[in-house]
Amino acid sequence: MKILSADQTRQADQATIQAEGIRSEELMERAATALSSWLMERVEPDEPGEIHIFCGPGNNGGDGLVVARQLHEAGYAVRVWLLPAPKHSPDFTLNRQRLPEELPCAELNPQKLPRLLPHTIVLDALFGTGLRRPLTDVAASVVQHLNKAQARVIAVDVPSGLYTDAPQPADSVVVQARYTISFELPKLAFLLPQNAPFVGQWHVLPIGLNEEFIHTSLVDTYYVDAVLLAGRLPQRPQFSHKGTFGHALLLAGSRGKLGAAVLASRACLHGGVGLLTVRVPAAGYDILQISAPEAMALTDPATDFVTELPDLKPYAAIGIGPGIGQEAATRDVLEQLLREADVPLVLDADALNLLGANRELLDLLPPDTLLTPHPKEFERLTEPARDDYHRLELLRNFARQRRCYCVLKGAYTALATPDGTLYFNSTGNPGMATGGSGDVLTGLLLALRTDQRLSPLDAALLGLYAHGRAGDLAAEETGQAGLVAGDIVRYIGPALQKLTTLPARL
Ligand SMILES: NC(=O)C1=CN([C@@H]2O[C@H](COP(=O)(O)OP(=O)(O)OC[C@H]3O[C@@H](n4cnc5c(N)ncnc54)[C@H](OP(=O)(O)O)[C@@H]3O)[C@@H](O)[C@H]2O)[C@H](O)CC1
Ligand SMILES: [K+]
Repeated sequence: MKILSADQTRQADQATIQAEGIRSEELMERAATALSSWLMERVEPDEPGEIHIFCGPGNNGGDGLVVARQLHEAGYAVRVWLLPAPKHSPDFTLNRQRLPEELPCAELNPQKLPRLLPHTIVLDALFGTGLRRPLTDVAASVVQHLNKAQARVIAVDVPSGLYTDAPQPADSVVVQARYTISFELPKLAFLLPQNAPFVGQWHVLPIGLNEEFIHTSLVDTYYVDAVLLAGRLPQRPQFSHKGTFGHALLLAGSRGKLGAAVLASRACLHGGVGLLTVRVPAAGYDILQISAPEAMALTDPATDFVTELPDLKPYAAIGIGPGIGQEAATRDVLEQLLREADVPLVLDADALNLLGANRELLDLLPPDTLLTPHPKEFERLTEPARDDYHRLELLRNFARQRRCYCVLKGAYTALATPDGTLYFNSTGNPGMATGGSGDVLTGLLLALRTDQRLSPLDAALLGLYAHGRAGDLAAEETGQAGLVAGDIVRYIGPALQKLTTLPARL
């Protein structure tokens, strides 16, 4: 899915109205109907208490008014509160007139705001994508009142007070919604950790915005779902052999961290690599041979950490980092690898920390190298970020400047490409915030980078998505708390299988 800016969202609205020859109020009716249905599927009409709908002066408020009318007609007890405002949008005014007389509706009085019990359902339709400045005066008081009441707040389109695609001044007043129900496409703001307290759980309801407009809109940010990945993972040819999918080299592990080498190796094998050789310190020989018998162990002369780079000729791609430590000799191995490798590289964990501590090595990064830092590791490669938007800017700049693919791991893991495009992954769950999860990702990405049929972009997108999907499938079995990295490995196969393109029907 594309992520549109607030401006593009407004244009999509207009394009839909024009292309379908409908009036804007009809599109509003469509959006509100989708939201009313969502609500009616979750709330019974006889649930005690009224549903309080807070409406602002624009079309977000208009959506709220239509939902109020529709819920009322369906037998729900509804009460509407209007924010005092100097002007209203035409569709707000029209739908204000369409409210049935018996439906309670009053203007909010800042001196006497409505009493809301903790479980009251509140629809926040104060402001949506038309917000232009931080909330002040009555609007700010109302939002603070809603937040204090601990009501069950459902935000219409966007939590009021939140900018959809830009940072806002610190201490801005923003609705803390339990759910945010948005239209057609997700908003950038939903994907950033700093906005989680406002957005809550978000859902996007399709409202039939003009596909042609969305298709031709130029964006530099995407939300990666199964549709975006369709056709990117080809089926294995009938006459394939282990050479078809390439031979990977993984440099990983040091004393006390050989588990990282094992997890990355097993993930690489389950990721479909043809052959895997793992460079581990001598202390890792038995561990690796027993835990990942399908891999070949190529032990380093040193016992506890990797000190020598093996001959690189046999390998189609090389991964380095999981548990490898930051010894000076290992740093030299990394430098030599960056100088000599002419195949795709995947860099993770201590390889990134070594880069951060020896920034001169960054100049050696071969083009299209894939790096997989978490925010702390990324900060070591760049600089501390002021906020999540700034971090994304640093990420885009880093990928552009270094001509690399850089992942930023998190709840919606982001991938930046050498042309500065951002892709947010949609799979995964909080259970995956567990030791070794990153090592599994590295192994899987290495397998996909070894597969010569895949472009660097497709390998990265497929790897991130399948890793999250494997975590989701594993969590169905283990629960999120019980999930360990090894469980993710077991589900890599099923996750990839789902992504594999089916052959065209005759
Ligand atoms: N795009 C879609 O798919 C659809 C969206 N719909 C809904 O429409 C809103 C966007 O509606 P819009 O009227 O553009 O904007 P808002 O309702 O968010 O607010 C605009 C009014 O609010 C005033 N404003 C803006 N910022 C503030 C503020 N900080 N304090 C007070 N007032 C503010 C603004 O006044 P200006 O002076 O700035 O002009 C406007 O009066 C979208 O979110 C959806 O909910 C459609 O219904 C259907 C499809
Ligand atoms: K809202």
